[in-house]
Amino acid sequence: MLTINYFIWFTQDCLREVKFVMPASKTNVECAANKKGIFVSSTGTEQGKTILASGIAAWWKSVTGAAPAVWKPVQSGVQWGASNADSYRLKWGGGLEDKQEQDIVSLAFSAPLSPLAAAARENVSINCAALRREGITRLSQGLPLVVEGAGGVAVPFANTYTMCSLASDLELPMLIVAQPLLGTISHTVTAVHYAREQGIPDIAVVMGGLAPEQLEREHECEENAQIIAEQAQVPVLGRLPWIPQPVMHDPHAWSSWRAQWVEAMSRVSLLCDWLMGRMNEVNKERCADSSSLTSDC
Ligand SMILES: Nc1ncnc2c1ncn2[C@@H]1O[C@H](COP(=O)(O)OP(=O)(O)OP(=O)(O)O)[C@@H](O)[C@H]1O
Ligand SMILES: C[C@H](N)[C@@H](CCCCCC(=O)O)NC(=O)O
Ligand SMILES: [Mg+2]
Repeated sequence: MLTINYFIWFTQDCLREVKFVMPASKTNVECAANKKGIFVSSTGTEQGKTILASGIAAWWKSVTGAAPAVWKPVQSGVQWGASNADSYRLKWGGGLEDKQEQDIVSLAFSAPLSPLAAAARENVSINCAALRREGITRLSQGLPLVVEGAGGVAVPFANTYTMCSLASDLELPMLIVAQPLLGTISHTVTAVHYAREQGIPDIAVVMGGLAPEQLEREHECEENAQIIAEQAQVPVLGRLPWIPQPVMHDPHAWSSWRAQWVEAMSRVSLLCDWLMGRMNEVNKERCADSSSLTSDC
């Protein structure tokens, strides 16, 4: 317990910096050999990243027998332990009951803002070099890593360091959750182009779930998916199931959510195949040049 607490304190202390202090200078970081994982992002906030990231963890555990590692670098706008906190939903949705929320989320800020702005409200700035090092460390632990960003692809941790900067530095494939209905095409095509420009070559899109009252618009979602695939030249892997997560502290309700999610997600076969390829592969070539992992924000 002492070790765990020390680790949490150490991690959080390193990632926070007093405002106006420059981020840590260039340091050589060991490349994470055998790294594998994905970065779950989206076209904006509230698009279903936590649902998907936790659902991927539950699915992976059901398929392989072992949970993956799950990491949300920074969360904002919630309190530890609250049932709407991503740290709580990733823990229980992912079937990571043996983890503490602080093992999953490195930094938490109370303002419901981008990590950059939420940190500034608390007079700190986020040390991106430390964030990157922590990503490398987590990728080196031998488990596939599922990372959830905060908000959409271009949301900043720091002035010149966004969700895509971290995904690119960690050389992770990116899975973008897109809103399924009217308004999604421009946002999604733009997000894919931005992610490519930021140095992420392996990108896929998945359409967010349709709530029961939206199901009659299934065809519209399919058309949007086809148009996005054409316009952005990106694989669109299907549509997520709609399965609301429990809002109470009830392990049985969470276990039931995981079972329903896994059963439904297994039928989204393109998504499962894409994930299997990225979470299983041992990609040593990605480690050829570790210098890109160490540039400053
Ligand atoms: N597939 C789905 N099934 C059921 N509920 C969903 C689904 N997708 C989204 N929701 C609901 O929509 C809301 C937003 O989803 P979620 O919290 O996963 O978004 P997010 O992209 O992780 O947001 P943030 O940027 O805050 O991390 C939640 O209340 C969630 O329960
Ligand atoms: C407060 C939100 N829920 C979210 C941060 C969203 C930032 C969105 C910024 C923007 O696009 O304007 N926090 C989080 O994912 O922990
Ligand atoms: Mg989330």
